[in-house]
Amino acid sequence: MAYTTDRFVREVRVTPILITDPPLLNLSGVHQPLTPRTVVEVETEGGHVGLGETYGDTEYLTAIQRVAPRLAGTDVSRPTALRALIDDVLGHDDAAATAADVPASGLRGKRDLAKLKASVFSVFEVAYLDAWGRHLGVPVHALLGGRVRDRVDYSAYLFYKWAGHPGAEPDSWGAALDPQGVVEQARLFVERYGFGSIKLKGGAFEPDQEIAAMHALRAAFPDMPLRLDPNGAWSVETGLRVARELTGVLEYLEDPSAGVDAMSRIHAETHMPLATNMCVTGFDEVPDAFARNAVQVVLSDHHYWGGLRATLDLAALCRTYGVSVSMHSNTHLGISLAAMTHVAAAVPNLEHACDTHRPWQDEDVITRPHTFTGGAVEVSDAPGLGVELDTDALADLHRRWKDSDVRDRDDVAAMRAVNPDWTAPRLPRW
Ligand SMILES: O=C([O-])[C@@H](O)[C@@H](O)[C@H](O)[C@@H](O)C(=O)[O-]
Ligand SMILES: [Mg+2]
Repeated sequence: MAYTTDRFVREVRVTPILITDPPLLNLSGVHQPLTPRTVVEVETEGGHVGLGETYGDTEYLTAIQRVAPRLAGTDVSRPTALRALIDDVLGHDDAAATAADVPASGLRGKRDLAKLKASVFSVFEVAYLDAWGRHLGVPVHALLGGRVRDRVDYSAYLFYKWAGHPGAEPDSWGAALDPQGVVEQARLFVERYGFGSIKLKGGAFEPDQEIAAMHALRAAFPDMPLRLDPNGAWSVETGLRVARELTGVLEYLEDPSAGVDAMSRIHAETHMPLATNMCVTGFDEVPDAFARNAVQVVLSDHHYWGGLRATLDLAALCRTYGVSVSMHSNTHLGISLAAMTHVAAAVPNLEHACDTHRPWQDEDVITRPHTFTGGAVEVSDAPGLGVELDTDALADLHRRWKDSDVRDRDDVAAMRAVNPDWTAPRLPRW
């Protein structure tokens, strides 16, 4: 093939945005009315633009903005080469802490420089693969080895929630503050999107209330796989009790307690399958957790595991050790959903419906937002990610970012606006 500079990066645009978010409750507090995301555009000399989307919090945005100017002249067909460049810009002290262990925002396990770099790499890797796929006229999943399924199943992701943000009109979901409200929300999810699995974000109420909610869901949806995720809110004793009470009700329990010791004890004593996006969130945490059988389902997430190819590596590792793999989600829009769907389509051993927050978002930055039919998103065979940027929407959401002083997700502060005494709960909370 003739040497060509078409694939070389001409310009990178990094755009912070604020998107609306409903009042979803979790262990830390409540989602804010506005939450940050970052959109990356990588334009090649050949005129193709690759897209990426990730966290918008200051820590991520600043790191992405530092790396972006260094990308001019790099080749979008060689995203792996970016790792060295990112090390150069952000430093080599991988173990250096970047934030408190389980921060208010995210609930995604330990934070160090290696993990921040994995996130920075990920957003650019997605944009490079999108641009490269557009050049070649092939979908991103083809660059990952090809799709093994035509549709990716997602699960309904229920949250306890208020009817609306304080002082604002109720949203179209209404309140869910007890088992009946949770069941009503599940019915809306199934009606609107056809989901065939259900996850409830727990850790917001006393364990007995959340156990009752799971029993109510089981009664209302006798055949659906169910999950509960309190983000490590419980002591081992509480985790053991909940696991026993929900045996036969849940397909898995997600992060009942924090840490490998607690998780391995709960599994050993109850045999309840345990999933995690907190105690195994990077490759360095895999050996100990697998050796001690602390997790039976790893929830991958390309945004922090280090991109789409790293997600495939993780899936291969899980396969080797007989551990299941599925997918974690944080608040996100359609560029992220496209990337999640392409990689999920290429993971042979994806054994559970993936998480997605997408139904909670009323806005998007792509021209044709995805639809869920029968709870699934169809895998696109269009070049790249198969989504087009809505430049007007991006400009509007960026203007909102400029006009606001919200720069980070802070569920604790959002709860404090209602309950001035609220502080981030210490684990275990119950
Ligand atoms: O959006 C939330 O409130 C979730 O709690 C999120 O931050 C978690 O990272 C996540 O969804 C989880 O599965 O733990
Ligand atoms: Mg979780």
